[in-house]
Amino acid sequence: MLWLSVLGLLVVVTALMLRWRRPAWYWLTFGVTLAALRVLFRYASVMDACGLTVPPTRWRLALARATNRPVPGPRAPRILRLRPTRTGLVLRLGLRPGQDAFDVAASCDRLRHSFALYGVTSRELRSGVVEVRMTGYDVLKRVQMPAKRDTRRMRVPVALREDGAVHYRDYRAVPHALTLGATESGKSVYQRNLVAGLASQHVALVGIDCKQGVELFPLARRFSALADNPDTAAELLDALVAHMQDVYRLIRAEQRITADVPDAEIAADIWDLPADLRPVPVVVLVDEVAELALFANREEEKRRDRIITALARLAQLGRAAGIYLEICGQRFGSELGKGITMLRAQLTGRTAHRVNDESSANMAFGDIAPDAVLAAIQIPADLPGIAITGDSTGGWARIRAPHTSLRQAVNTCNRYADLAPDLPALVPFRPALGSPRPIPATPVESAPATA
Ligand SMILES: Nc1ncnc2c1ncn2[C@@H]1O[C@H](COP(=O)(O)OP(=O)(O)OP(=O)(O)O)[C@@H](O)[C@H]1O
Repeated sequence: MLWLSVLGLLVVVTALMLRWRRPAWYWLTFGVTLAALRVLFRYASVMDACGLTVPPTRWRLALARATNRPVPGPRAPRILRLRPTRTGLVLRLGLRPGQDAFDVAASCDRLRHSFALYGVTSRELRSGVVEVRMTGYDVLKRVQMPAKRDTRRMRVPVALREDGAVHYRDYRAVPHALTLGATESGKSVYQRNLVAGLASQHVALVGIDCKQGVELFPLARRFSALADNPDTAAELLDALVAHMQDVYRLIRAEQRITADVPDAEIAADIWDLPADLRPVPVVVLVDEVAELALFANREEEKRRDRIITALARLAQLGRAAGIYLEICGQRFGSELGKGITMLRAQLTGRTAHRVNDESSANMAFGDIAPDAVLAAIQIPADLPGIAITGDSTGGWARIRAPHTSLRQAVNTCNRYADLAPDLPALVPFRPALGSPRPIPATPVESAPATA
């Protein structure tokens, strides 16, 4: 008996310790079973308390009266499925006549604390069927991406959503994206995850990093072209526009051939071309975009206009040619001059890390998902990497990328270095891969000053 009590105590202490220190392990060992039982046992009363029930139908009442049975109570949505996941539970509900998905969405917060879970979100799968995703703990506190992920071409699992689902950057669905955030908010780590995710795919990576290349140049082995200053960036972007025109010519030539073949597929973009003809897709990563838009004299102003025009052309026409833009910066608004708002309108994938003010959040979401503006300005400063992501459908989610160090990203890029394709138009911008500079014998701070 004593042994049993000691064992019971040990289990309780272990569970409490895990819950405190390792919530993900707690969930997998104890949490998932306890939460599933709690949801099933409390389901009817919680739904009733949350106003998610409908009165019994007239024929049920009549049947109860006719057969002298007790009067049936209010009816909650039917549980179609309860599925445990790595981070929570997924409940699929069949709505009763008179209920709608909005009622469930409006009750998410009440469901969350009634079932004692960390977070609850819902979405309508089809008419009358709602999926309620519940998380057992704060999955964004320490992001662990699931080992099993959907790795389709041009679709990168880049972060985790707060409902435990993987957030993908899907270039074919949303070709161009803008990532904003104050300094130290986590933009570079997010971009690193993208590069590491794309590194193993058949894709050309092109980088423009006007922070003297400190973010992207260490990853140079996997890049097909890089620029670390606005002058080179202007030339590189012109070369990309020329590449885009070549791809359009190729599509046009293929269309001429297939037009005369009855029932043949007519190519409208590179993905419709036969695999042996298809040009490699290109992802253009621009870090600190404001550096490309600022100018101090007339010469720089001309260069700036050239850069913004090339970016706008790539954003407008690049998708069909398989050129995708990934633009990153602290702010991206009209104060950066003409052409910026037009360019921003083309960048429909939006992600905002912590921002300093409401106007920066508005730059990210004001025109596509106004609800997300408030969420973006509420990101706490002590959680770098937390971001709000939205797209032109108006939907948004809180996400966080896993903490990938520069070392890990460099290792990934080096591993896949031989996958970096050579695009003829971009050869002059191929990064030179010299041997690493030897470490100076005298530390820089203590080196004697030279006259
Ligand atoms: N997803 C994350 N999880 C945990 N820590 C993160 C995450 N993203 C960023 N950090 C931490 O936050 C700090 C700032 O990150 P990062 O360099 O990506 O910010 P940034 O927005 O690019 O800043 P800057 O604009 O100054 O370059 C880093 O120390 C990094 O370790």
